[in-house]
Amino acid sequence: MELSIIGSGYVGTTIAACFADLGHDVVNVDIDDAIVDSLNAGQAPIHEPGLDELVETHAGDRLRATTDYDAVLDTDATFLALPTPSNDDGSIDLSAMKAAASSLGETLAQKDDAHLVVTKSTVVPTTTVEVIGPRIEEASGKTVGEEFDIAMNPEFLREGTAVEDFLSPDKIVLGAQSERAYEQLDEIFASLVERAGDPPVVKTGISEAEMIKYANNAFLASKISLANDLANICKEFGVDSEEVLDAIGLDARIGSAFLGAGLGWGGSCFPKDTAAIIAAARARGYEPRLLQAAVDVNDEQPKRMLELLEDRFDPEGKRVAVLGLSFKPGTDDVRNSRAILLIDHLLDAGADVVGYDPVATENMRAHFPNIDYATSAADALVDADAALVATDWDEFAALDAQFDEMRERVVIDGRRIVTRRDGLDYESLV
Ligand SMILES: NC(=O)c1ccc[n+]([C@@H]2O[C@H](COP(=O)([O-])OP(=O)(O)OC[C@H]3O[C@@H](n4cnc5c(N)ncnc54)[C@H](O)[C@@H]3O)[C@@H](O)[C@H]2O)c1
Ligand SMILES: O=c1ccn([C@@H]2O[C@H](COP(=O)(O)OP(=O)(O)O[C@H]3O[C@H](CO)[C@@H](O)[C@H](O)[C@H]3O)[C@@H](O)[C@H]2O)c(=O)[nH]1
Repeated sequence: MELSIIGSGYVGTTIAACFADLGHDVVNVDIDDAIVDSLNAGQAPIHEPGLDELVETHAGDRLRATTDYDAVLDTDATFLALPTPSNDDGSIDLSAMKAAASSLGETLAQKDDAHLVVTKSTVVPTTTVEVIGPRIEEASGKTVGEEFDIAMNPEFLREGTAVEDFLSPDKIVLGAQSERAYEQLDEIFASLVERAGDPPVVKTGISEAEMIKYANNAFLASKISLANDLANICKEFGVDSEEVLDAIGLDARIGSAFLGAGLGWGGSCFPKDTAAIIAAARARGYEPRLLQAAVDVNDEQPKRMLELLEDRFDPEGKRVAVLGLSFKPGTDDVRNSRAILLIDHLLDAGADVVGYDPVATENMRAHFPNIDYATSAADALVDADAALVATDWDEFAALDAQFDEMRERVVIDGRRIVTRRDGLDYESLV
């Protein structure tokens, strides 16, 4: 089929390249010239394993990019993969979605055939029906359910494994309100369902699809926070939290995934999505106490880590290495990285900070242009008084003699990744 994807960031680029690989003709529409040029030159604009190869293979053939919304006119369906960040109060900021819906509507005014518009972005329940659909109607002069249909297809991919997650999903959720829309979605997803070995396809309403996405993320974020709460209790008793969490993960009802205790969850999704659904629930008069507690536990973990450092010394004038800048291994994304909170606090305390990350240095430089950046973990440790390990990159597990180059050998491990050894003042956060 002919597909258009509006927004070409982590999700838009990944799904465009994957849909092209699955046999569709895909055009990405983005307002960012640099992203469009990069895609048309056959280069992925973001770092994701396997994405470069897909973009290189399909660019100029089944995959192209443009800043011109008119490209939508040659397609059967449009996915909206726009950012849905937080307002200051945590509620969802729909400005990019609204702008794109209006531009899409103006374009669709020129289309004679029916069209399907699918919300891919994470949006609070009722957004597609009450905000997106009406905007497109207003700008196009057309009517939902007649000249065009709306649908919602939440995305569950993780950064760092985006291509693999999209191509091998645990489930595909299709929210629609007409048979015609379900039929078109079936056609779009048929090649993925076949390649992925028949994963469950959940057909549901549009608002249910929107809520499934929040429920999924809220559950996973809360699971990590519960693991952190339990690990903090373990620490009070001198009990090894890893052994405890590994053991409870063996219970099939609990499962071992997302029990990794430590510095907590960051990234572009869990923080904003928990905040958005909490704000949306409050706006309807419900206080989500458990979810708020999960957020509170998460906010405390970086503070606990800094306390462990300050138990050793006042950071003022000390050189502190922050190892790992991305919000998790396998990505260059630093959005809501725990490292940002650590660095902010260290700078406020008057420390001299050196950061290191295998791929995220340039993105972190945009936040902190004035700290030092090392080109290797070994370099970051030279003459450092302390090292704070913020991300569980595999290479940190192999660090050993490199610690000997530190001035004071204080290592606070936020991810239980460094191998304990003699000669270090090592403490794990959990
Ligand atoms: N990043 C993830 O791992 C992930 C996973 C699942 C769902 N999501 C959800 O998907 C959505 C997109 O997330 P993302 O991480 O890909 O965002 P992103 O910020 O990486 O990319 C968004 C893109 O949209 C473009 N854009 C902004 N306004 C536009 C407009 N009016 N017209 C055309 N393009 C425009 C931007 O230039 C950018 O390239 C969000 O709702 C997010 O919550 C993200
Ligand atoms: O056991 C764990 C697992 C993860 N994390 C942290 O949790 C955050 C999120 O990790 P992960 O979920 O792997 O990455 P994301 O790319 O943010 O993916 C989440 O957010 C996406 C956007 O909504 C969803 O599509 C995915 O399903 C959901 O896993 C990171 O800071 C991790 O370090 C832990 O602390 N412990």
